[in-house]
Amino acid sequence: MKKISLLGATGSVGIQTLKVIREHPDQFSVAALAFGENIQVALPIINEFKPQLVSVKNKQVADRIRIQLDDQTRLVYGIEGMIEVSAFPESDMLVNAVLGSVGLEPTLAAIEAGKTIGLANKETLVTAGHIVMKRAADCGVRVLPIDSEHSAIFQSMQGQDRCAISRLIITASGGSFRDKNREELIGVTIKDTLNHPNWSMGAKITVDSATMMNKGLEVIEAHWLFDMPYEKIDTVIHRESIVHSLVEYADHSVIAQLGLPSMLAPIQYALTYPSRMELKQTKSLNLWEIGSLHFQKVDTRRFPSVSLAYQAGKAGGSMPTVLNAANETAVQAFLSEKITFLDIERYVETALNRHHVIQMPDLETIEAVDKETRAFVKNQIN
Ligand SMILES: NC(=O)C1=CN([C@@H]2O[C@H](COP(=O)(O)OP(=O)(O)OC[C@H]3O[C@@H](n4cnc5c(N)ncnc54)[C@H](OP(=O)(O)O)[C@@H]3O)[C@@H](O)[C@H]2O)C=CC1
Ligand SMILES: CC(=O)[C@@H](O)[C@H](O)COP(=O)(O)O
Ligand SMILES: [Mn+2]
Repeated sequence: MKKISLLGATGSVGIQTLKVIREHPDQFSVAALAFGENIQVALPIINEFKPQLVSVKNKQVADRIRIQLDDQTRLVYGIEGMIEVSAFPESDMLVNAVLGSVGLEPTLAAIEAGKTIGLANKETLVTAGHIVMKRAADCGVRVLPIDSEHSAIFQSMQGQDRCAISRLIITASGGSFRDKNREELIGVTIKDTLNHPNWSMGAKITVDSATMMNKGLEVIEAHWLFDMPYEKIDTVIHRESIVHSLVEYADHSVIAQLGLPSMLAPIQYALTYPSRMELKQTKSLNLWEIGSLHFQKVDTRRFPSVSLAYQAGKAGGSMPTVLNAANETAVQAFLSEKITFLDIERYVETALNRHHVIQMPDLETIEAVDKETRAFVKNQIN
């Protein structure tokens, strides 16, 4: 029985993680979980999985939910609460499916407590990949990818000579507006932006898919997870989201992982690694039903966010922290109807242009840069 701590239990990845756990009650249980504010979704989850520890976003949410929990469930809140969930002594593994760079400190706490990490929360690696991966290596802790592309790459590396990898190729659906030119992006609505062609996900990542900042973040995520230079990471638009990513080797052989678009498989692979288990909730991939698969070069003039991410990644140091913090702030402002869709990348670019990179930033510096960037972008928006 593997006992799991789950951050972001009420979100898209969190709920799908619970589906996997529910399918294998003899293999997995939820020892501790954290969510933000969505009490309505959280209560049935708590009643079903009976975690010993629950963390919520803040004291206000804690005060609202306390009366509805039984004596067996300890309630904590805030970042300290998430850290307690992550390092919960009874847990064997942390699944980090919280949204945003708020996931950084809990990830570090889990690493220091020796927990295996299943990581969906890509913002953590973009913000401070050098710190997370070094601490994980120092503590002998595995960081297992849950993001579908990174799981595909990880699966395509199993049993292979890692030194012979010549390129990682990350696939991208192109997002909600992939068939629109830049002119046609003027005035697009939130509703249209959230209409992803292939995946049903949380709002923030769906906006990131539409700007293709998601792919930019994933390039940086791959750089840290697989210790790969940016020159050896490519992206390709693949409309069907069937080929989840590919690894090219020195002999130009390419190994890929395929499947119908579902997060259940990468989540389960992280939970069961290195074994595989049956997953009844997913369907077989019958390629004759798909018919054809399409691949297209990414036009970085159409999707400037991809270039911004490569530039920030290559500049290194504190620059990816700025990229992520500016993007999180701008996407939130877009979802709150304060800025337009096309403004998102403008605010990110402005924040990157004014920042003087700090090389090898420590955690304190990262947190200061993150905070300062958010304040700058908010100020610009207001
Ligand atoms: N959705 C997907 O298919 C994929 C997602 N990812 C990554 O996984 C992560 C989660 O994405 P997704 O599930 O879509 O996001 P959602 O918006 O659906 O869920 C976010 C979760 O985080 C919780 N949360 C947000 N802020 C806080 C906070 N301050 N304190 C505690 N909990 C908080 C939310 O709680 P509440 O709602 O209760 O407030 C919710 O449970 C992201 O990093 C994303 O990039 C990666 C690959 C695929
Ligand atoms: C499911 C998943 O991993 C998402 O990150 C997905 O890749 C988003 O789709 P895009 O390819 O449109 O960014
Ligand atoms: Mn992805």
